[in-house]
Amino acid sequence: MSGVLSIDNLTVTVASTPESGHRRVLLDGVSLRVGAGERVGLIGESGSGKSLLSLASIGLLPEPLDATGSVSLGGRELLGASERAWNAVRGRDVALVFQEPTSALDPLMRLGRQVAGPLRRRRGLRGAPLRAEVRRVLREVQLDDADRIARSFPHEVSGGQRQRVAIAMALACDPQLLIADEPTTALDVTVQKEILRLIADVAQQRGMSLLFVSHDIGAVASMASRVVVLQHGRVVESGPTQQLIRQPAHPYTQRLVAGARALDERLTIGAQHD
Ligand SMILES: Nc1ncnc2c1ncn2[C@@H]1O[C@H](COP(=O)(O)OP(=O)(O)OP(=O)(O)O)[C@@H](O)[C@H]1O
Repeated sequence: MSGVLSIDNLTVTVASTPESGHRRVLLDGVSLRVGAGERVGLIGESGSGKSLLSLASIGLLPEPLDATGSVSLGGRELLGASERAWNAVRGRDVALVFQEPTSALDPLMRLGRQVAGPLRRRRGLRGAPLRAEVRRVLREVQLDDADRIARSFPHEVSGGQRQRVAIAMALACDPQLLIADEPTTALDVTVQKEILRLIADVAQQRGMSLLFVSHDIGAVASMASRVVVLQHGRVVESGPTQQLIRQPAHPYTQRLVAGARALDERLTIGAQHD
């Protein structure tokens, strides 16, 4: 089965220095599959290569990096494909939500126009049907005050509302797969929970596949039915979420789980003393 996203033996390297000829390995033979409607979590500490894997999955690896192996979406091989080939699949086969919503938004453009952009370009909507669809996608991400949000500039709404708009833009062309790369790191804890809930609900309602990328094993456990663990650019373990949390096999996963349990215990004890 090829899956919605199939990554096989992906290796990404970068020249250590222009003169030496030596190359640093950033991703080392990584394989990962996301099936139709499946929710997969990708976990690893900072620098383990999570963002590179997200970027490779949407054709946005920066220039100086060299990639070998295979990245295929809906059965089409895309590693090393032209910008034109990637443009044909971005938004529809795969869409990405980043950590920092401001990076996805133009600070000088009203939010409604930004959401309208992909709907106009990709779905050819114009006039009243376009405006109605902008309102519908803003409501789908639970922005009830859709008309006010559409008229606002990014700095006129809250961080959580900005991330909801970025999610609305990612959803606008009805992607098969949403990659959410640390989508809540920049937000307050209560808003984080709401955004996670929103992403999970939307994925469920649409039957959309999800690759949820995080350094937080608790967040991954709440979002994904299967988890892939990355360390130093390598997959060290993968399996069903519950099994991986109950019986982590690799020492790195054991440390992650033990760390999350210790934190949970401290919080529980803290709460008892309140
Ligand atoms: N353009 C680049 N040129 C050289 N090295 C890079 C480049 N982008 C990333 N790296 C290196 O690749 C490794 C993996 O980076 P990546 O951003 O994927 O990690 P990450 O797991 O997403 O970390 P974080 O959670 O902090 O975002 C790091 O050592 C990083 O320094």
